[in-house]
Amino acid sequence: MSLIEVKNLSKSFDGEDVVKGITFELTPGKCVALLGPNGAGKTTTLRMLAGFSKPTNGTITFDEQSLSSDIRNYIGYLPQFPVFHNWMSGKEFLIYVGQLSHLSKSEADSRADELLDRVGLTDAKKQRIGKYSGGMKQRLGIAQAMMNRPKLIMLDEPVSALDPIGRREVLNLMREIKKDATILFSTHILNDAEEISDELLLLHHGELVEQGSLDELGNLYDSGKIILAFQDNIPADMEEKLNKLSHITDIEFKKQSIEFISSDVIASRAEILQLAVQNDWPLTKFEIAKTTLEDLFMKVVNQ
Ligand SMILES: Nc1ncnc2c1ncn2[C@@H]1O[C@H](COP(=O)(O)OP(=O)(O)OP(=O)(O)O)[C@@H](O)[C@H]1O
Repeated sequence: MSLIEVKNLSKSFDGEDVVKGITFELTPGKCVALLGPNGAGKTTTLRMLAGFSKPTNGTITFDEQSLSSDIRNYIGYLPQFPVFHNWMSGKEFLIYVGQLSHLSKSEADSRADELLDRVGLTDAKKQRIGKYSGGMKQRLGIAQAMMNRPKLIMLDEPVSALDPIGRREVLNLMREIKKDATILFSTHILNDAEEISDELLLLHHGELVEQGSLDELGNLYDSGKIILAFQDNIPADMEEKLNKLSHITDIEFKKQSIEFISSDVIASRAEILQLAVQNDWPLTKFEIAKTTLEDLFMKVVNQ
């Protein structure tokens, strides 16, 4: 069963379509990356799902009910540019957010302590937010999004603006919280999506151009790239020999390796390994490269 079902969702601003009829489902317990270049429509999509922006068209169904103000209580949202009250302490801020979501003072107090512990801010809970690092602020933002025990947590570019330490802190935290909530997060950073997500939604010019797990999409967009590496210099007759083989294109010579694309990886593997034995090539590696997210993204975006 899906947690959220989105059908033909569209948004126009001043007659310009920025999200163009996208359809997808999120299954519970998954961490899903909404991936796309700047301006693809990621923030607009998340804002519609969080109930902050009215769709021009389409439907959003959450746990089989249409999105209404009640259902919004099951969704936690961290905007791309969260606004914190810098004069408050981390704990005061969470209590304030809890009370806005109609928790009693004592419920908000105990939930704040629980979450501060969860996001690793217990020691800093009495410090003013103004003194927090970027990573600490984002972790507080994630705690804020979790105050009302949401089933779905949406994070808009949660790590894009952070330094490597902050980025690591937040990715580790996301890995931790995906154990008990579904996460949908937007990013234009391929490594982050590759590292942490179970599934990808690829958005480009407002259209959902691909969706699935990295493995599924990798197979779909398999590049057929083969990499050969050599102990010393590349043998002098390599180029001539490779050029004689069918299926092979885009040969690229590097210092001690060669990369090329084969339209029939299995046939090329047999031919190349045979040549290697016959000619005593000093091969140290024969690799059929997996499609990386970067390869996939470039292919989809340049289609
Ligand atoms: N309130 C608005 N009024 C008019 N145009 C808007 C509005 N919000 C977004 N847009 C436009 O919609 C398009 C998609 O913007 P959106 O912020 O959703 O993209 P994004 O994928 O989140 O990009 P980024 O990675 O830069 O945040 C952009 O061209 C943007 O200028």
